[in-house]
Amino acid sequence: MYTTEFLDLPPLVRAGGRVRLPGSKSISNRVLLLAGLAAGTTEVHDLLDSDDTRVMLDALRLLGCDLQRDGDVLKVTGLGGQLSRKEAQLFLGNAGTAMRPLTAALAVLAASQGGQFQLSGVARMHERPIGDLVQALRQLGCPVADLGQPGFPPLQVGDGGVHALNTAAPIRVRGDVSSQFLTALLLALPLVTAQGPVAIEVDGELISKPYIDITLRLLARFGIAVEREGYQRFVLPQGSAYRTPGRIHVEGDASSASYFVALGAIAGTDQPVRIEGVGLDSIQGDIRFVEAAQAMGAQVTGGPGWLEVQRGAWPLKGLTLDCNHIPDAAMTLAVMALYADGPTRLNNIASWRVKETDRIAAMAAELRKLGATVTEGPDFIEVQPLAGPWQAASIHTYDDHRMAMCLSLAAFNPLVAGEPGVPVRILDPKCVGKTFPDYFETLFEVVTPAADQVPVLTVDGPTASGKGTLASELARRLGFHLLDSGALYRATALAAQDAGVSLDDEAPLAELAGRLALRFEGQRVYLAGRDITDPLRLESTGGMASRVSVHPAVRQALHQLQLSFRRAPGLVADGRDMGTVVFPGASLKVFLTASVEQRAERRYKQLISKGVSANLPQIQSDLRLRDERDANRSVAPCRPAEDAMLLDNSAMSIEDSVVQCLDWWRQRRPF
Ligand SMILES: Nc1ncnc2c1ncn2[C@@H]1O[C@H](COP(=O)(O)OP(=O)(O)OP(=O)(O)O)[C@@H](O)[C@H]1O
Ligand SMILES: Nc1ccn([C@H]2C[C@H](O)[C@@H](COP(=O)(O)O)O2)c(=O)n1
Repeated sequence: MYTTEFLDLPPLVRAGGRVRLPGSKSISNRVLLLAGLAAGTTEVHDLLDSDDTRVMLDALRLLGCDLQRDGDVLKVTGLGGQLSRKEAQLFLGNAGTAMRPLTAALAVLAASQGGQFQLSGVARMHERPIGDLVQALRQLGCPVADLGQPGFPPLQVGDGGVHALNTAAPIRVRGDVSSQFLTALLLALPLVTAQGPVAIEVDGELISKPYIDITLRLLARFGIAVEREGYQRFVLPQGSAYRTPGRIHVEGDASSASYFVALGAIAGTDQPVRIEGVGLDSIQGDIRFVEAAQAMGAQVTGGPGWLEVQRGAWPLKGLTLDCNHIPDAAMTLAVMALYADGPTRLNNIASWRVKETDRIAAMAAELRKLGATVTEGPDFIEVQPLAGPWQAASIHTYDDHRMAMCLSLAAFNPLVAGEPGVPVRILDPKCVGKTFPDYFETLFEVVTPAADQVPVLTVDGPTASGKGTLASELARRLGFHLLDSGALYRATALAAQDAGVSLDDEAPLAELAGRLALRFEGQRVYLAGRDITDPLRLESTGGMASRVSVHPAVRQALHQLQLSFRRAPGLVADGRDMGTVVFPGASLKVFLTASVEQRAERRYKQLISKGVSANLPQIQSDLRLRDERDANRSVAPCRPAEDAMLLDNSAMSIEDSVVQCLDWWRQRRPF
């Protein structure tokens, strides 16, 4: 997951390949709660691992459920409907799928068995309504106290005493604000059916009905057969008891699939975008996003557990759609609308206003930043296709995973505006951790950036100036890939040593360099399967690399390999000729220097701290020799590019150098 302050997406032109989706959030949290309430052990396969499931797991653990990981399987041993702890404080982040059902289940358990629980979340959770559910629970006779603003979390359920519950009369709940209130009651009320059946009646038009279908199906898997009259009246039969199905599989998230369906529809593809984990047989309502995407022009085929998408009509076709049945996935249509031939109007989406953020307002604001004309109303949004040039925009994500994932699709703008397109900056990309922590990594695996549009930042300079330290920190903060080009010359020198090739023998050295079997795995480096991490960093290896690197044929042989490191979202490259030869078009070139005394001192300390014996005067003279050779060789000498920023860090801390370079970087970006 990218935990950077922002993530810059280069303009993208094509997509194709295979994507494996993480588990569905809605199914995961329902299954966890049901397994936690049931007796016995449930093996949960392919559970989503994300912020929202983590808070549910933490809550179940606090309540006394036993949770054991066994590879990809989670084994949940439930409470069997009996509280094992009578008091707990639960923090539920911004997970509506945890807050609402846990409120209902704990209210019912606390009232009938004596208990007291506090449920809270992040600030936004305390702005998301829960009053209709609270009212329904109070009708039943459950004590529920507002700990903040009435009608919103935080709440306290139960007061420690045992209360007789009024299960004879139907429980009335509003259905037109969030279907999660009804889901919460359906999941909780089997706990109080000992004396007779319990009925729930819905006031107003129920929204997001497909989510109720998921709830009913999962209840059935756990042995609860709900009787119902349409979506107005539901009856939990007398003596309902959760029975673990033993083993349950969580299918891929259909809402998450929408980004890749859209990707296939928008991007020109050599091969389709294949989505695995969810298919046309999905039990999730958001699978019907496929129909909306088809109506806009996508070509979609699919089967059980898979979908394949390619571009059909282009530009996409604008449409007007009632989105009540696909409230989450419908957000993706709002971004697809930018690529359409006419306006797109999404109706009946009032629930967007009470989600992770006010999604109607947020979507309108961010699409406008890209240059779109957007009209919004209490329960609709209308987006005009972009007429003028796209604007490079810094997208605010409002701590809303779907805002980040949807708006990433705006990076395909070269397809509309002609070459070369503009980048899109996603602020706080880690918000995708709510449902799809590896979303951006997955996206980068299947997209192709526009030619020469992946940004590069180069850091060149003499030995021990701190290039490697600076470059790796810059890469970390920007979420970019890192090329330590010196390591390639060092590895060539080690390969030559292994093969008994002289460091002066250009042709066989170039031959070795051209077929280096190098593998980088985190901090470790392997050459032909051998771990060379430690020998690679030896001073003697640096000296050999310096000799190897004077040969033009060796440099040529390593050129293509260095270029291959330039992958989305960007690259920080450190070496001697990154800005002058390998990436002459880099957006920012830094030439880092420090006095030879400082550099020798730093290298000395570096070696001593690693337990390697070192001699300061010797290091200084070796550095001078290396500087001399690297700066005066005939090809690609170590010199600043004409447009490089010079940074003498002799008297600067590492952090000061990083801040200075990030400042220069920001000035070069179009945001
Ligand atoms: N600005 C700085 N102030 C103090 N120490 C620094 C600074 N920058 C780097 N160092 C230290 O100097 C040592 C050498 O840095 P580093 O290995 O990054 O240099 P380099 O230029 O990549 O070297 P080489 O060319 O040999 O690969 C490290 O121990 C690092 O922590
Ligand atoms: N782009 C590069 C990178 C490195 N070299 C040579 C010259 C250096 O002395 C040697 C080792 O580099 P280091 O790991 O110390 O950065 O490799 C080069 O010529 N061009």
